Formats: sequence, structure tokens, C-alpha cells
Amino acid sequence: MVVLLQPATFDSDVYVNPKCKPSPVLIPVVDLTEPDAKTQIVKACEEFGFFKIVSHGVLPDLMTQLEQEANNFFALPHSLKEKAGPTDPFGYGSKQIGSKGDMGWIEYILLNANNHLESTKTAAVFQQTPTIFREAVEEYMEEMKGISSKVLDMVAEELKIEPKEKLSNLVRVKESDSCLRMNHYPDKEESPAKEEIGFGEHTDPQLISVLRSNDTEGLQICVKDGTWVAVPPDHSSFFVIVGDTLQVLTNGRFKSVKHRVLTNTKKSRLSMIYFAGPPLTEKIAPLSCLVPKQEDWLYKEFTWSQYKSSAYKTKLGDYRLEPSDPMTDNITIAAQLALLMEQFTKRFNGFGERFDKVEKQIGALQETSATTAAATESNTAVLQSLTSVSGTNQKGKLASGPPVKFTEEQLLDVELLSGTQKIREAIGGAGEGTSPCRWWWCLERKTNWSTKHQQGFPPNDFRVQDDPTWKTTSDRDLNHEKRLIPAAKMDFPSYDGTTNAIEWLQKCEDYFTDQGVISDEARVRQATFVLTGKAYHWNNNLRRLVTQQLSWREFKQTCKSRYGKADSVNPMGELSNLRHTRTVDDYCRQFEECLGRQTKLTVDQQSWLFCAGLTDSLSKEVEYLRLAKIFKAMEYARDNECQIDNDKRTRTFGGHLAPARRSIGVLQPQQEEAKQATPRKYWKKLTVEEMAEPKAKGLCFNCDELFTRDHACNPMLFHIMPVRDGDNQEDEPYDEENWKDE
Ligand SMILES: C=C1C[C@]23C[C@@]1(O)CC[C@H]2[C@@]12CC[C@H](O)[C@@](C)(C(=O)O1)[C@H]2[C@@H]3C(=O)O
Ligand SMILES: O=C(O)CCC(=O)C(=O)O
Ligand SMILES: [Fe+2]
Repeated sequence: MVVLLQPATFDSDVYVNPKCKPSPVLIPVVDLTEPDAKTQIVKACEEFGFFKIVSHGVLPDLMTQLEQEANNFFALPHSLKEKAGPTDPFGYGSKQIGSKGDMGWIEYILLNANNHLESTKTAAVFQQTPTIFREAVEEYMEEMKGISSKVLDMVAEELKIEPKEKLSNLVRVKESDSCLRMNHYPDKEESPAKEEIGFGEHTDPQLISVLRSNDTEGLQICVKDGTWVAVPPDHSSFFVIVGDTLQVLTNGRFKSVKHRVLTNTKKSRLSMIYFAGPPLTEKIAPLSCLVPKQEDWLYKEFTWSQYKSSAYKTKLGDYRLEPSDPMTDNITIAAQLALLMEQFTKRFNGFGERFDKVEKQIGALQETSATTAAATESNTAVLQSLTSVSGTNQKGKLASGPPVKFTEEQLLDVELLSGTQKIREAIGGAGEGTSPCRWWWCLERKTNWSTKHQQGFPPNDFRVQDDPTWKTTSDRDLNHEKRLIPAAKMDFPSYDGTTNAIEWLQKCEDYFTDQGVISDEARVRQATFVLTGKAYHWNNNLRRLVTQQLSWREFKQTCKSRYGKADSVNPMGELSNLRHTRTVDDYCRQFEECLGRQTKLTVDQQSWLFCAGLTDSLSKEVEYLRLAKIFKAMEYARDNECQIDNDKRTRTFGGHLAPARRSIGVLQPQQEEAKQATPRKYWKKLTVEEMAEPKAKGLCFNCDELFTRDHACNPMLFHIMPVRDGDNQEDEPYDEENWKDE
């Protein structure tokens, strides 16, 4: 049975890290002996990719014995521990995790379940109590294998996977590639004010991981809305973590959960995690009983060995199965390249010409790509290698005719690159049985992209495509075509902290939407990259203070609270309090800025609010005209700013047509600005009474045609200017030049 515990007390089973945003998230606890355990496991895997198991049947003595042995090892002098290192990835490691520079407040032992614990390094791990430690490890691994297969059997039963043991066999057979990790997060004398990264955020690549720790807190999981939730330690239970491989097998139905360990404790934390992985040669792809149609697969087929070796080339925080940032996404470039290659090979006969065209297109591609240098070099390298025979560039020869013969490997690569059989058909067919398209492998092989230019770039084209609409091959081809049309290049706006950040953040959002920048990490990365001046220093400090990676939402909030006008709690009130005090233009700008933060006002409400904020005289005129659209009202107000002022002064000064400042012979800056922006207009003056009739008939005041929202007088004869009794009603056109010279 699943026990959902009550929220937010520190001694309950689930609580919210006080430093994370409060969240009512409850982590499921599954009692393995309850009849509905399998249903609850599946639910938990779908919702969290994480759950706790109780009543698991593992003897507490075994857990404490291994814990004791591990503690003894970590208590050894560094010189002795070092004998079991450095990691390859197995052995003893300290502070460094993996080979890509990830660091943590941690030391650990990583043991391979498959090499029978016989390596020299492993012997150095067991050095103090060889037999006891080794046996404890072996026994513990057996137990963990048992728990993993049990959980996977329950999953299979619930999902009706056939054969029933399909999943559990992956981790039960002797070839299974599983490992055991013992992590020690040392205590700190001086409990630091800020939390330290123990183990940075990541997902586990395997099928499932079974974790057990002592009673020191630190583990956190990231839930769907991006909130980090602290997992209270429980030394007598196990926690199950869904890994990348299970996410692929279930076609994304189960999510491999992001997790991390933060430490700021006076108590050391010891955790032991069994990573249950499939045999190295096992092909991993969405299970056909779950997703029968291959076109519905979200991930391509790969062997565990391929996935693992790619995963181990990535940094901890790289999400291998998530959509990545198209701006720096090799897949996008590869996709475009693939299409170019396809076009190119289809029209084989005009080779020389085509080649030039392709080269030109690749040139254009470089310019639009954020990874320009890498892409160009690599694209050209791929292209050249694909168009060569026995390593010689055949451009010249081919231009004059002889048909190209691709090697079998090149053919495979072209096919892999393009993800289609068409090339093969186009160039006369070759062997059968190639694997589905997987650009990464071939790009990597051909160009050394990952090592040369993209150190640690995740080979995340294990995904079929980011775009869920790419369901069928023909859809996909179409989308390739679309992608080839160069997208209008939008400039990413920089920000120096001197203006309201809200506008900048909105521009960033527009940019991300337009350019398809999806991942949180990429958004934050791009936004922080363009910071200059004050904002640049602010961000530097922020990064010093907040060690964890901010989500885009968090970044926006922090930036808004530093440089943005705080969002109004009463948006309607904010707009209605806005007043036209300086120029109309200034008022319009403020109104528009404010309006940008509201979304629910109707067109009419916008116009009324706009009018209400205008100075009295203007307000009445604009209101009276009931201009259908806010921008028409703004235009009218702008056009009439001077005239109304003039008009007002006229009234104020008892009917004289003399502007107040005429005596000094120059316009005030605001008037000058308004004058420049206002083309010469002729005014048809109507009294309110004169306007009443066309208004009642629904006619335009200007041309006597039916007035609708979209009505426009063509040609525009006059601008209507309402006048009141006693106003000067001369029918002279308003002439600014005269006014100035008078
Ligand atoms: C930075 C890394 C450490 C890691 C290999 C990787 O390149 C990316 C995945 C990491 C991870 C996370 C889960 C397990 O702790 C681990 C052993 C694994 O299989 O993948 C580690 C790898 C490691 O520590 O070498
Ligand atoms: O130490 C822990 O609690 C978790 C460590 C972890 O996630 C890992 O080793 O992959
Ligand atoms: Fe992990």
C-alpha cells in the first residue's frame, strides 16, 4: 500500500527543504507486501520517477554491516584510500565526480558488479578487512539485484509487459551491467552558512537505482514544476530512482528523476546506491508492447553500451534525454546537413554545381548557428569525407562526370545522417539491415565534434525528435524542409540593468519562443550571457551567492525583483491610476508598458482607461470619438496634443489665437517633438451637435460612410476636431507654419 504522508514536518517522511520553495509535494511510500504495490509503483514512476519502499525484506544487519565497513574505509588516511583510485570510473574518488570536471563535497567508492570485484583497485578498497568487506558487498549487491528485479517485475505486471520477466531479466542476468556506489559526504567542523553541493543535479543513466542512506539528510529530487523537494533520510528503507533507460523503455511514460545531494551538516552522510543496468549489448528502445508503432517512438534504439559510454562523456547536469537548445544543438545542424546531403545525392549528375550550392548553403547555415565555428568545420569535414573516395576529395573529378562510389561505411553514414532510405535508393542501393538513424554516432566518428568542439556535449539525439508533431517519416521530412528555410535571425537583446528588466525579460521570452529555446538551462545561460554593466556584476554576485542552477523562472523573478518594476498586485488599479501629466507620447509609453503586464482587458476597457488618464480636454475629445482601437485613440491624442493645448490656451486667454510662448519665437522641446512627429493635418471642425447626427446614424464624421471598427476614410480628407460653443470656429485649416510665424 502506498502511504502518502502529511506535509511539511521535519519528522514526517517527506518535507520541504526550507530553502526550496514551499511545495505540497508528497513522495509516495510503497509497502512491497501490499497487493496494490505494483499500481502504486507505476503511479509513482509516472508522477515522480521516485518512491520509497518499506517492507522490503532486506535484513537490517546486512545494511549496517556494509555501512560500517564503508565508514571504516572512509576513515582511513588519504594515502591509503588513494590506493583504490583514481576512478576509471571505478575505484575510490574524492571531490571529483566523473571525468568532466564536476566537483562535490564528497568521497566515494564505485564498484562494478560484474568484474567479480577482482581488480587491483577493488582489492585496495577491501584492504583492511578483505573478506568481511568483500562478502558484505557481494551479499548486499545480491539483495539489491533482488529488489530491483522485484520492482521491475511489478512494473511489468502493471503495464502488462510481455514476457513478464522482460524488464527484470535485464538486471537479473549475469551479464547485467550494474554497479554499487558508496558515497561519503564528510561532516564539517564549522557548519557553513551556505549549502554545499555534495552531488550535483543529474539523472542516473541505468534502469533503476536503489538507494539507502544513514540518517543524515541531503538528498533532494526535482519534481515536475521544477521545485526541489528534500527527501527525509530513513536508514531502514530504500529509495528507488527511475533512470534514463527505463524512461526510454517506457517511451517517456516514466521519467528519470533529477536529483542531487546538498550538504551543510555537522553530521556526515553515507549513502549506498545500487545502479541496476542492463547487459552492455542489450538494445534499448521503447518496448513494442507499450508502443507498437515505431513512428510513435520518442527515442531511437541504442545499445546500453553505446548509451553508457556517451553518458559518461557528459557532465553530470547534462540531460541526455531532454530536448536541448536548438541554438547550440548539433542535431539541428545535423538535420539540416542531412537534408542538404539528401538533395545533393539525389541530383547526382550535376555534381560540381550541386556541390557549390551545398557548400553555400552550409555557409549560410554557419552564420545562423550559434556553434558556427564547430559546425562549419565539422559540416565541411563530413561533407568532404562523404564525397570522397578512399579519402581523396573528388570534387574536381566528379564535376566532369564519373559516378561516385561510396564505401559501405560512407553509405551507412549518409543514411544515418539523413535518417532515410532515400539516399540509398537514389544512389543505387546497397546492403540491408542498417540500424535506424542516429546522427550523433556518425558525426562523432566523422568529425570528433564532441572532443574537439563540444567537450561534454550530450549525445541527446537518442531522442527521435524534439518536435512531437514529427510523427511520420513524411512529417519529419517536411519539417526538415522547413528547418532548411533560414529562420529570420532575431538578435538576442542585451541588458545593462539601467532600464526596467520586465521589458527585457519579455524580449528574451519572445526570442526563446521564436528560436525554440526550450531548456531552462539554455534560457538562463543565454540570458546571463548578454548581461553587461551593472547587470553583469549583479549576476556575478548572484552566482556567488546561489550555487545551485537557477531555473528560468527563478532567474526571471530574481532579475525582476532587482531591476523590474514590481508586478502590480492590482493590475487594473495600476492602469487606472496612470495619468497623462507630461507629453501624450510619454503617457502612451507608460500606458503601453503597463498594458503589457495585463492580459485580460478588452479592447474597450483599454480605450476607456486610456481616455480616463488623459488630461481633461483631450480625454473628452478622444472619449467622444469612441475610437475603436486603443492605438487609434493614442494616435488621435498624439496628433491633437498641440492643438488641444493651443485650444485650451485660446480658451484660457479669452479667445485670442496666440500661443502662450509665441513671444519668444521658439517652441518648447516637448512641443517641438510633438510638432516634428505630427504631419501637417487639416482639421474639419464639428460642433458636438454637428457630430450627433452622423453618430446616431452610425456614420463616419468625416466621409459619411457607415462607421465600423475597421473603417478608414480613403483618402483621408480631414481629421475631425470636435469644438464646443464659444470655441473659435473659423474654417481655416490649421497651419502650423502660420502659427509659428505669427
Ligand atoms: C559526470 C558523470 C559521473 C557519472 C558519469 C558522468 O559522466 C554522467 C553520469 C554520472 C553517473 C550518475 C549516476 C551514477 O552515480 C554513475 C556511476 C553513473 O552511472 O552515471 C555516475 C557516473 C560516475 O560517477 O562516473
Ligand atoms: O548520495 C546520494 O544520496 C545520492 C547520490 C547519487 O545520486 C548518485 O550517486 O548517483
Ligand atoms: Fe544519482
